Amino acid sequence: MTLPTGAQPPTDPVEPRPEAVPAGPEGTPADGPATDPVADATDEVVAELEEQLDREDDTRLEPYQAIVLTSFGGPEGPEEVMPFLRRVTAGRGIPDERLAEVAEHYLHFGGKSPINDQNRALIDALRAELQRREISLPVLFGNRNSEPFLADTLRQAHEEGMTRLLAVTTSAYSSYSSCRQYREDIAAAIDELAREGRTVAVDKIRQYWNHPGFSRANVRLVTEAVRGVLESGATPHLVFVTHSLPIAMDDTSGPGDDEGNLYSTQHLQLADAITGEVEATLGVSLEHDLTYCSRSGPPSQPWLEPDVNDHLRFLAERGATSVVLAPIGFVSDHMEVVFDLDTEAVETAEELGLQMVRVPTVGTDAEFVSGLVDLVLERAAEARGEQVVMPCWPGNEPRPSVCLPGCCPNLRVSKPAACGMD
Ligand SMILES: CC1=C(CCC(=O)O)c2cc3nc(cc4[nH]c(cc5[nH]c(cc1n2)c(C)c5CCC(=O)O)c(CCC(=O)O)c4C)C(CCC(=O)O)=C3C
Ligand SMILES: [Fe+2]
Repeated sequence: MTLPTGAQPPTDPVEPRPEAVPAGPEGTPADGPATDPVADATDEVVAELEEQLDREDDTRLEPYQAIVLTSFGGPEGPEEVMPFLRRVTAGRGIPDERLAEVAEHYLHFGGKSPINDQNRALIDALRAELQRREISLPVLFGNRNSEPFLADTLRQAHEEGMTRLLAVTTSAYSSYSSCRQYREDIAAAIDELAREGRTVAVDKIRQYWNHPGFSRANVRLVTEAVRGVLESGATPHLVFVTHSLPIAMDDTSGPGDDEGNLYSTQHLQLADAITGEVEATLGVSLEHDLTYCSRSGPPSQPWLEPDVNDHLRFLAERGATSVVLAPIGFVSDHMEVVFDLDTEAVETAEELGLQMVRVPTVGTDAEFVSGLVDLVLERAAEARGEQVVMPCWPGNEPRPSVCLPGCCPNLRVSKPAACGMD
């Protein structure tokens, strides 16, 4: 079924066979046999043909032949911890003590990061959402720092005849770490394949901190957490939390077209907007702040502050008794969330006698997953040269899906980056 662009999803052209009549109200048995082997076999053939038609003629995701969920990666056993950490920190001046400390965090969980399982669950959810919309497109998995490595995934795709793919990254905001570094690693994987004589192109969806699928899902999750605390009789302080960055890196977040500091600004805007929505919905007034976790690097280097633990201490000193901790900087409960927040920050709160509720990350939330599929459709339409509507909340400034020259640079080294104008 060939679709004109922008058309509604295809409707089922085959009349559904009436279901077996259910038992009547008096418990009378249904008419006829519950299953009909001939009709069942026909259904199967029809379903198969339809699937084939979809595969061949669905144009909504053209020009892409697959989606690649592109993520950070993490170790899945104790023997993988150090090789993973060395890969992540190669040439970045992270002190040895910090590496040993982070290795401890992983070993505390048996050497297994939760991130890959969470991404496999996200892939399943994306596949289900694509299927619900009758779109058949493979969803592949490629990591930057652990198996399955992005280059291996792209090589496999190329062997299956694919040459143009769309990356969905597990990172919502703008900065070197959360955007350009993904683009550099995509470029390195493309280059590795090029040296084998394989040509593969990869585009990326826009950074989605202000796509409603992400931002509104966070509004709902924070609202429900605050509602629960209010019902218990307390008025919580709202503490938003994200990954810290060197201040120098925040300074260069997004200056291809902006003034910089886009990383911290995006988080502040979203934290303010979510708080406003929660207040309006629940009819309360809430104090809120943005805090940071997972600082690394040498102590001499300034990073974004306040640290979440320091801020909890500050709030307790000022008489706060209840906190809702909202990790809006993360898309799933990976190591930073289960260790830095659910272990360390929870310990801090306990020491201080603070009641603390941690808001879930978006994870495989249906609204988030559906938003990612909308972003994929949006990017495909854009790649076909169509005029696209780019939904946004808060504000009305979508990040460009093709990054502008000089966007989010690394001040130390400059490497080729994919999915951008430079
Ligand atoms: C902004 C940001 C995100 C969010 C966006 C995104 O999701 O991408 C993120 C995610 C993640 N970071 C992760 C792990 C690590 N990050 C490190 C180091 C660093 N991260 C940084 C920033 C970010 N990181 C920075 C500025 C550094 C300093 C060194 C450098 O400039 O690179 C180090 C080295 C040791 C240390 O210094 O802590 C590790 C092991 C994992 C995997 C978790 C798991 O296994 O579940 C994930 C999802
Ligand atoms: Fe990190």
